[in-house]
Amino acid sequence: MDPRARPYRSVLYIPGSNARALEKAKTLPVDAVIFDLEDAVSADEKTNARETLAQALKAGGYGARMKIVRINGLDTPWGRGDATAVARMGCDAILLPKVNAPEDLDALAEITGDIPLWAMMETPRGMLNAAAIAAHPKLHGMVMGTNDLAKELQTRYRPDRMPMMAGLGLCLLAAKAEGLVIVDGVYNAFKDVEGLAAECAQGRDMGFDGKTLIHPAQVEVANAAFAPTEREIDTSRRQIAAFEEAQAAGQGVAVVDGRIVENLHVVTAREILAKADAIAALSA
Ligand SMILES: CC(C)(COP(=O)(O)OP(=O)(O)OC[C@H]1O[C@@H](n2cnc3c(N)ncnc32)[C@H](O)[C@@H]1OP(=O)(O)O)[C@@H](O)C(=O)NCCC(=O)NCCSC(=O)C[C@H](O)C(=O)O
Ligand SMILES: [Mg+2]
Repeated sequence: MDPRARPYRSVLYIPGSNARALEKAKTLPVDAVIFDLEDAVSADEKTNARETLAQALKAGGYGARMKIVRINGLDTPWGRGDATAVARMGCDAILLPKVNAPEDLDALAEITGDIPLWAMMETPRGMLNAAAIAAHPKLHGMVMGTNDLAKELQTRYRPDRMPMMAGLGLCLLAAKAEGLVIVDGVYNAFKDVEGLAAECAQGRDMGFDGKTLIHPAQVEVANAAFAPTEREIDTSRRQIAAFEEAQAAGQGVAVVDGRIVENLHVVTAREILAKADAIAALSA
């Protein structure tokens, strides 16, 4: 199945150690959850978090939300134990942090078998190897780790994210070339709704499928930003109808709202309508 067939507007991190947040997620309108065993969990809590998460996933209740578990890196004291345990937890995918090269995914797949893999893209080497990482046969999705990337690049925070653009662009190109899902990085100031909305709009314009989030207050903004707008839906319908009419008349081009519509625009229009349908099905 095409990994992009489902929506990924809102992808919420939940610390695997936080039982209350694990429960809360079942009530939130998020498209996907990243159950985190890495950065959101302190070293002292790592082993307990694995057990808390196993219990939560066993109990279920996450409905149609995509269940992704972020493990610790395989070069840490917890990574291999996480991979072995998570492979038995019934999640939908395993997310490996700080992927530098496709061999990192090979090493994980040796432990986890056929479970779909996702990669955190957050190191300079990972950016440079993005195309090779995206081509890994087990990889279904990429998640931008903009905090780690900023740290490694020694950038300053800027609302326009100019220092990030080369990395974001390389990963987007790599993901799109291989038909993978790609989700944008987190917006740290979780009470700043306007700033989040601006960054979501930028990510949507660039072609990201959605945004990773750290707090429930961010969900609504991301869901709105990454869903097709009413206007896009209306235009798509009219483009498809006009193009079909033009074709029936033996023409290869139609005009809608003063713009040409060719077959390639119809492909985009159909994708927009399919995404709107998939979102409607999730909330039904
Ligand atoms: C940032 C937080 C520590 C704030 O938590 P808290 O003080 O509990 O917030 P609130 O009191 O406002 O919470 C209100 C209710 O919402 C629940 N909650 C909070 N956060 C989450 C969440 N992430 N998922 C589900 N539910 C959540 C609270 O439990 C309250 O519930 P209730 O009382 O029942 O109403 C906290 O938000 C937090 O820990 N966020 C996640 C942080 C995290 O995961 N960080 C790691 C991922 S980011 C990263 O690593 C990016 C990447 O690697 C990179 O390099 O960029
Ligand atoms: Mg990170």
